[in-house]
Amino acid sequence: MPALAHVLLAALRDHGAREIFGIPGDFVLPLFKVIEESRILPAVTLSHEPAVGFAADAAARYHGGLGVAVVTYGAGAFNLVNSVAGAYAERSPVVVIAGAPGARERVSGFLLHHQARTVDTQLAVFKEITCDQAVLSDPATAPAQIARVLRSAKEMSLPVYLEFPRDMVDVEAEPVVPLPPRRADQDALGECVEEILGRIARAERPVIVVDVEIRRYGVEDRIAALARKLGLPLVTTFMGRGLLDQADDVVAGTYLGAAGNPAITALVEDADLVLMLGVILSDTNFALSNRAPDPRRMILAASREVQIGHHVYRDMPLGDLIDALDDRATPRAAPADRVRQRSAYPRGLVADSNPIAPSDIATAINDMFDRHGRMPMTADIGDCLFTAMEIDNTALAAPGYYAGMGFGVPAGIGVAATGLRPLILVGDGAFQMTGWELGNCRRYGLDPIVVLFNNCSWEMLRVFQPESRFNDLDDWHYADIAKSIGGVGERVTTRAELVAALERAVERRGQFSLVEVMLPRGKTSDTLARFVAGFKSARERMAG
Ligand SMILES: Cc1ncc(Cc2c([C@H](C)O)sc(CCOP(=O)(O)OP(=O)(O)O)c2C)c(N)n1
Ligand SMILES: [Mg+2]
Repeated sequence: MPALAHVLLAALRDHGAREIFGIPGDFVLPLFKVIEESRILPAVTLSHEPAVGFAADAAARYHGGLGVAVVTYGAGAFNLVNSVAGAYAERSPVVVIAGAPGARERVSGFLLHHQARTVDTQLAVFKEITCDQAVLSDPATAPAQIARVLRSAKEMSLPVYLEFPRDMVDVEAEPVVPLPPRRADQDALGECVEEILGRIARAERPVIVVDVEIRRYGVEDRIAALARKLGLPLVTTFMGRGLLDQADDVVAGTYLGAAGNPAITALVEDADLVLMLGVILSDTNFALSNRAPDPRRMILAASREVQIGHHVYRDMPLGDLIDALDDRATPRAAPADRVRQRSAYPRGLVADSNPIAPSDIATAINDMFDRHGRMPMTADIGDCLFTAMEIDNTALAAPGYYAGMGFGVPAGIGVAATGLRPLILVGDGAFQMTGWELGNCRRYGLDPIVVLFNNCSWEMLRVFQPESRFNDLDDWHYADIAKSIGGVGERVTTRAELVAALERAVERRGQFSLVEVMLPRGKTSDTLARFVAGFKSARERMAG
């Protein structure tokens, strides 16, 4: 019989993991030895556990499998909490594998190093931010526990937690037998589909709104085909930006409420039926709606449930629902007056000696994509994410709902580890948190392109509270630092320099490229300016 560590690694691979991100410690040294020597999954070690979580999260978002984060007990695992919380909020299936004391240590009578309150405090904390957990302390039950927990991660598209006591690594165990996926009840599915198609047939201005779950469950192509068949316009949410990036004929744009393209906003807010597929009903997606979500005109298929009006169908996997809708839907032409809009994205930046504004970065990137092809993107929180709304609809992983800083660069490293070459958008404040992880690129031959919005400011906070001087950050000259951590940095202050530096970055391979864009404090992207105006008027309406 194989050792439990091999059983676990093989099960992770068989359930869709493609790589492991982690930082070892004495409670997981034996496991890391097996990871490195078995080569069942490639492993990427980073410098700080928050980055491990962000990288595993983003890798899962891009390859559609499971993200895996392996950390030591206590100090390592607690460092991981925020990025796993963000993965939970944004429905990303990260498998946390945390080391733990062995059986004899637990009853040694000593307080153990890395222990917080009790030996089980770590498990208690992760119960709050994962959908399933197991402690692998018994080789007889461990394979079944692993099968159950990994199926939960895939079915719920949420993080899970496996605690691996360090005395269990070499214990023999049976291989994991994957559990069959739980499908929808066919009668319930039929009834649900008939009700949805009936609502669509009676609607005069139906619209589809999609969000991140359609990628998590791998149904983007099937939804594009359904939208074409039903002749329905389709928009993404703010968080869902970059979805259906291969279906330009289907996606009208991104719904941003009062801050968005008025024609796209009207598509959603004037609709008499809003079919929401995989949507997270969050404030960042809908806070600027001029019209609150109304159950009477809304169908919400998310989290394995379908809510129609005020009733709910449970245990309804999104993939089953989409397949059944496609099977039973009869083709209908898009009404002439609702010929699909297509958002226009700014192009043709004049490469002159003018200073750079955030929206110029979007224009320069659109031009670069036209010349060299679109790149997968990651973005951090800050004006860089709002600027990303002005970049053509390319694949994007960003904390658009959880809104935790520090995601952008480690997420880009995670995406690069899957074999893609990402474009990373990050502000100076967020870069100060996790940007240094770029120093790990050389070891793994990764060469992402990083566009750093350096306004020497926590600008997103300044737009809401301009009087506070704590928003003034110092200028760290990030481009100068790039060389010492294995990359090439260029600091640009004019639009001509920006265009040239991006060209050099695209051509440069084998090293990360950091384009540090100097921006004035107080100047934001057009999209963020509209968001702030929308939030302020919404706040005045509520106060009034
Ligand atoms: C981990 C973490 N800490 C704090 C915040 C609050 C916060 C923002 C959100 C509102 O919560 S936006 C922002 C400033 C971002 O600065 P920078 O990266 O330079 O981007 P920009 O200058 O474009 O704003 C902070 C501190 C956060 N979202 N996440
Ligand atoms: Mg900033």
